[in-house]
Amino acid sequence: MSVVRGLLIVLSGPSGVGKGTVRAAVFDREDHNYVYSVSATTRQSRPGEVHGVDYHFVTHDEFKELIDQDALLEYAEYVGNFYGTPIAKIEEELAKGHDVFLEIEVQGAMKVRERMPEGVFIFLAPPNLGELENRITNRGTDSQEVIYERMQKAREEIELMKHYDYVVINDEVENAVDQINAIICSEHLKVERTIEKIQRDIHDYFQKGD
Ligand SMILES: Nc1nc2c(ncn2[C@@H]2O[C@H](COP(=O)(O)OP(=O)(O)O)[C@@H](O)[C@H]2O)c(=O)[nH]1
Ligand SMILES: Nc1ncnc2c1ncn2[C@@H]1O[C@H](COP(=O)(O)OP(=O)(O)O)[C@@H](O)[C@H]1O
Repeated sequence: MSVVRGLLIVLSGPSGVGKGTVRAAVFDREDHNYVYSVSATTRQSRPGEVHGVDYHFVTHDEFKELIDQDALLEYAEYVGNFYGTPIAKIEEELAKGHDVFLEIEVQGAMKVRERMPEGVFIFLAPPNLGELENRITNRGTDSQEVIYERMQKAREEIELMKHYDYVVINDEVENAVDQINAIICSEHLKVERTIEKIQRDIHDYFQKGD
């Protein structure tokens, strides 16, 4: 029997809302077949980040080469750095039946929607903007100037959340994880029901002809 293609799951949300934290908790749960799409970026690595695991940290020239080779599904500039999604691994993993998680900002997500509208687009929102600022500040990875820029960006991003299929509020990590798992489960059911319906239709059609 052929393998049912995996789901493309796109998770976006403002910097500091908790995308990385929630995604790690989603991946921590047992019995999943999720694969994380590691992006390429020109941003400097933060302490603790691992090349090839968190990001492929590349130079501007290397990033340009990826664009020229058409190796990116999408890319965007975000607060002075480039970020892009390598396409090859995504196709390979979806074909194996694995669900592929993209954690990308909104401009990139909208480009993915144009190219792969079958994706499941989830926006992770903060309970409020004051809490968002606290989270970025407490994470301790960004200067005051970068925090200011990221908060300005958050305003634009939240405006675009209406273009997503689902909005999940990250009040408590466990709640957000439960909601994301429920969304994925229901999207899988939708695909299975569609396949069953087509199979029934084929069956009925040929029975009639007998
Ligand atoms: N368009 C696009 N955005 C990405 C990609 N990888 C990461 N991002 C987004 O770029 C933004 C900045 O990422 P980062 O510097 O790691 O900051 P953080 O999200 O605050 O940890 C976040 O919204 C990421 O989700 C990518 O491949 N494409
Ligand atoms: N639900 C939550 N409640 C409180 N703090 C959170 C929650 N989710 C994430 N955080 C904290 O907020 C900060 C930013 O989270 P992170 O996962 O790095 O965000 P993002 O990947 O969206 O930039 C981290 O210090 C993280 O521990």
